[in-house]
Amino acid sequence: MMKALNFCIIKIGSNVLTNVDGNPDFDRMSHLVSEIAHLKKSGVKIILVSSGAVAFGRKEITLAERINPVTKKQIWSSTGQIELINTYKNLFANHQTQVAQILVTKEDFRDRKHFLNMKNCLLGLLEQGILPIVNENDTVAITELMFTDNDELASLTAAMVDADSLVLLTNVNGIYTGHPDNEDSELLQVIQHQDKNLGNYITASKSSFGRGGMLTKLNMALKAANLGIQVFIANGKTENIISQIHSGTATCTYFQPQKAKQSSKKWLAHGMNYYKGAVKINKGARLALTQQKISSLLPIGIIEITGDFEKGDILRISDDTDSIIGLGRAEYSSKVAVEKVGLKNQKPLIHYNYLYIFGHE
Ligand SMILES: Nc1ncnc2c1ncn2[C@@H]1O[C@H](COP(=O)(O)OP(=O)(O)O)[C@@H](O)[C@H]1O
Ligand SMILES: N[C@@H](CCC(=O)OP(=O)(O)O)C(=O)O
Repeated sequence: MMKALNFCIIKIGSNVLTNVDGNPDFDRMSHLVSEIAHLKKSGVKIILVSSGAVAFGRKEITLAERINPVTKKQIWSSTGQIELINTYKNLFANHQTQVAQILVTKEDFRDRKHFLNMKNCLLGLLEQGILPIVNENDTVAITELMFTDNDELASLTAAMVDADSLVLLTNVNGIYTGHPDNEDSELLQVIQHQDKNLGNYITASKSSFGRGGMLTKLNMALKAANLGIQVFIANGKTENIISQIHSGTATCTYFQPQKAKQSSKKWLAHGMNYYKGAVKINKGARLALTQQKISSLLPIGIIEITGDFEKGDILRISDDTDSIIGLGRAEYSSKVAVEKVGLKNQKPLIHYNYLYIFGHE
């Protein structure tokens, strides 16, 4: 059942930080800051993932309708992020808490070096007692470089640093059996991993700044819970919501975690959108990788290699019928790998410790 928070990622959605008129809700922000600072002082390790840059920028700068939406987002996020982080800095300073700003793109999770640099930075900040505040770098994260939304970023960050808890704060109490405004809708309080078709409850509506909506929250929560991370979707507008979550008394949707996965596999589990290269394997290799006994992927079982990758990058694995069967981490670069395709007595391209076969997690 629910455990107290120990190492957690807290994600705050734009709609929590704004009023219904779209203007920043500084009182709410100040309340949440005080709760987070208090929790941190009690010894809980916290990384904050905060949206709000676009919302903060939009209230300062009015842009003509005709301006392209991407340019608008770039202008509002780049100006708004300054105000967002400054507000956090000042509010946390009232609680003698120092903050750091980390702006990331999807590429930072795709590239093993970026990934490790980011992880080291976050862990280094935590060790110094500094609170990292993460947001997407909206100025350069356009279309294919974009996360679905900050719920995805928060879930990826939780897996990256091996957090035990993920808290997604939004403007409703959690996931309901229908639209929350509908009187017949009921709050789903506990979600077990085997619960299927939950997505059917969710309507496409989202807040005026929200990007992925409740469906991404659900998918990201299920993914994190599958990796062994407990997840709470809760209402950031509720007084003392964070301490209620910590003490197990919050009204929210709780996702029961599965057995924790090895941390290298956590990184891979999120890799479907982040792979750098692809390997096609033959029938024999497929059999070896999908049986109960663990095996590494050797070049002799490889039919084809595509993409340009370095040692440490994520590879997608498919079989001879083009079915995607899993993901793995490259032990050497594509340049070296293509020369070894089909050869005997070669070092594995993917070591079993860094192999993630779907359905065998
Ligand atoms: N079944 C559902 N349960 C809860 N919320 C839902 C459901 N279906 C749609 N929603 C909508 O999802 C919204 C939250 O998503 P979003 O606006 O993206 O949040 P955030 O900005 O916090 O990331 C809620 O305000 C609610 O209107
Ligand atoms: N990076 C954007 C937020 C994008 C986003 O995911 O928003 P939300 O759905 O409100 O968490 C910003 O700071 O405005």
